[in-house]
Amino acid sequence: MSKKKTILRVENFSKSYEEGKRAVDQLSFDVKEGEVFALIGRSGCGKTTTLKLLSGQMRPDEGAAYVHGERILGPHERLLAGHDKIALVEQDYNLFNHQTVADNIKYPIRRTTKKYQEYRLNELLRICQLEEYRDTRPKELSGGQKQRVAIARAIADEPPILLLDEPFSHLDMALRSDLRRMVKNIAIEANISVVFVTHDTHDALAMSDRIGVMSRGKLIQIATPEEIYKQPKNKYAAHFFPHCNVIEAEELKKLGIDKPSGKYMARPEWLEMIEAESADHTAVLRHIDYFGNASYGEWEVDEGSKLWVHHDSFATFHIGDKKGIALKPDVDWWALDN
Ligand SMILES: Nc1ncnc2c1ncn2[C@@H]1O[C@H](COP(=O)(O)OP(=O)(O)OP(=O)(O)O)[C@@H](O)[C@H]1O
Repeated sequence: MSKKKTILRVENFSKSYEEGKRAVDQLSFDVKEGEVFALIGRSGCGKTTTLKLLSGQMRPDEGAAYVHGERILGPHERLLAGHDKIALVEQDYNLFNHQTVADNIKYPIRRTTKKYQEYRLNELLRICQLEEYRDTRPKELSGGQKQRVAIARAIADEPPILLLDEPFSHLDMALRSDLRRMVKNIAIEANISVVFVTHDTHDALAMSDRIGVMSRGKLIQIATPEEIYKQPKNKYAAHFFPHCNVIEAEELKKLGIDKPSGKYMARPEWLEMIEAESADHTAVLRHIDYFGNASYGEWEVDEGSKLWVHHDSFATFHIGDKKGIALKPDVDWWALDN
């Protein structure tokens, strides 16, 4: 990824809707050609505003963004809001409901030759698995199908950058997985850079090359999915992944682990249950979250801290079970910034 050229550069983007309250606060990051970049953060942290600024629908109060070195103009600087090289798919898809899927997809390339339109349409119907819906109108489609039409239309005239706002939020798990694969393939096959915002960490982990974690308008960490998962910057970033153990050094001391003061994190699979007789600490199972392929148990240790532990699908633990608990060899509690 590092050898690829930067296509999008964002420098100190800031935007306020109200005096003194920045929705986006001095955001800087870059995106490489063909890269999938996720912006994650809690509701209201400024994700959609960032996409609107990037797409040229909104003007930043400060800072600027550049595509291949060319500044993205705000709506006041152009006849039509938006940017030729950037396509935005918003949460409500904005499809033409009275036109067929084919007409929707061909709209951005309507000024090209009929032959090219037909060729590109067929290619997009194939990539987005929409062949059988070519003559269907959007109102007869499911949410996932509409989403695929919106993406096909957005990439019809081959923009180098695709922005997606919460692309899979209305879809069930199986469809999400199909669409994630589709978007990733689009990025690889067509060398399109994808910037998408989500509050779903599974989407971010599964699809992106890098993730930017946003909090209150600021980017607090930009890293690969693996780094964000294993080495989150602080408690906020750590807790994006559920069943996370964050614990103060004083609490760790009670578990026999000596660390300088501060907060520490362990993912549930870094811990393991062992025979109580051979452990210094005993834990009682208080709660189970069952997921089929695995479960997460909340274990109360020595009548004190509660820790989440990953159990594989063959585990047969029951509420009230008493076991020993240990950190797996070769892993360590990760120090978080305060
Ligand atoms: N049109 C607006 N007028 C005033 N304030 C706004 C407007 N749009 C957004 N905001 C505020 O700006 C902040 C950032 O909003 P934004 O929609 O960018 O967040 P978000 O991270 O996309 O949220 P969500 O995940 O809920 O969509 C929020 O505090 C929101 O209330």
